[in-house]
Amino acid sequence: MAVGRVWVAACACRRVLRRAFSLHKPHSITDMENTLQLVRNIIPPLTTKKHKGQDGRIGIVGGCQEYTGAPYFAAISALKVGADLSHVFCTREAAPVIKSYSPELIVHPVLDSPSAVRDVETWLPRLHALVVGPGLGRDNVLLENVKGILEASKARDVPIIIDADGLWLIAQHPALIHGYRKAVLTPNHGEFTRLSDAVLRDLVDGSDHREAVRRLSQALGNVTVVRKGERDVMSDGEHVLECAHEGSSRRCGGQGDLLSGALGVLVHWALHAGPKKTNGSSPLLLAALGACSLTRQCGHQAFQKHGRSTTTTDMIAEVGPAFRRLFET
Ligand SMILES: NC(=O)C1=CN([C@@H]2O[C@H](COP(=O)(O)OP(=O)(O)OC[C@H]3O[C@@H](n4cnc5c(N)ncnc54)[C@H](O)[C@@H]3O)[C@@H](O)[C@H]2O)[C@@H](O)CC1
Ligand SMILES: Nc1ncnc2c1ncn2[C@@H]1O[C@H](COP(=O)(O)OP(=O)(O)OP(=O)(O)O)[C@@H](O)[C@H]1O
Ligand SMILES: [Mg+2]
Repeated sequence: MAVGRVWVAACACRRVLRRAFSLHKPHSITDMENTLQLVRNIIPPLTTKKHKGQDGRIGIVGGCQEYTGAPYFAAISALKVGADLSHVFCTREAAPVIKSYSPELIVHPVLDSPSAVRDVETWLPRLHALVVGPGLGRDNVLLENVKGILEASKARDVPIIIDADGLWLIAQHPALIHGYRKAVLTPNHGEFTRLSDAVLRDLVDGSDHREAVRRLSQALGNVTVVRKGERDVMSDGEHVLECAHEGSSRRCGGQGDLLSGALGVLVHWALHAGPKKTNGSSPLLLAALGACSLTRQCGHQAFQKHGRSTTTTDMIAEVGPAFRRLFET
């Protein structure tokens, strides 16, 4: 009986997923199912043989006077997806606020310190991925420090996810990330337009999202770009994936922060899994597809329970069940 239920759930889920994902060039349904199977392949098994930290030590760079929610959402989402430790590097003022939201986060009040770059650099050897930008704000002192943190992270080959105000910085200084193949940018509509205006010389047909995303990725030296929206479109400049998995019609703030935190973990898992598990596909694209589908599934489940009052906190409560439904059935 239980086996039958599981089987039905798995089949239903596969049907949903078949509808929800498409590749740039015409590919068969089998290809799409294979792509999703690759996302499932990168998820590390839960065993008794591991030590704390092995499944992910993720850093979030963000959190300032105005914004404390965004880095919290990203950091707690990383933990809920399956990371073992989540660090937040924020300003001195923001730290006690973020700490008070959750005892599960490790919070470093360093981002506005004159020694910010050195302080974060000390932790870099212990981090598997860095998410830069949620709730960072646009203060010049902080942005200067983040420039140094990006350079130090690249020098150590740390995967970097750039979101929100981190993308504001990249639009001013695209060279900071140009050609770094372990970077993923996650712009929303406004952020995508700003980046395109900054780095593309020729106008792109705005209605062709796939081509626009591919072109932006190419112009940035093939960094992976994930354009969030009604459909999420992602590209490494060569391949284009699209995720239209059913989400919700609520557009409350913080959903992109959930996505960036989840992506931090999935990028680590995908890179760690190696080419055999990813079958030669881009690990960053697979991680992006996983994070987009998960965020949308969280929105869908939360909306079923809370309707119009759904907020990002309700979505975060759905990370566990959504993950199981998408990737473990
Ligand atoms: N609770 C919190 O602390 C939150 C803080 N946030 C932070 O707020 C800061 C600014 O982020 P924003 O996303 O507001 O960036 P922007 O300040 O660049 O957004 C500019 C404007 O674009 C608009 N916009 C966004 N998506 C659009 C779309 N699809 N079509 C048309 N207009 C659109 C927004 O409504 C906003 O008015 C970042 O640091 C971000 O991380 C957000 O992450 C939301 C939650
Ligand atoms: N019109 C839409 N319909 C369905 N899902 C959407 C729509 N717009 C965005 N999403 C989904 O919401 C999630 C967050 O995208 P969004 O564009 O809200 O990011 P954001 O503006 O950066 O969020 P944040 O408020 O955290 O900064 C993504 O998973 C995306 O797929
Ligand atoms: Mg955002």
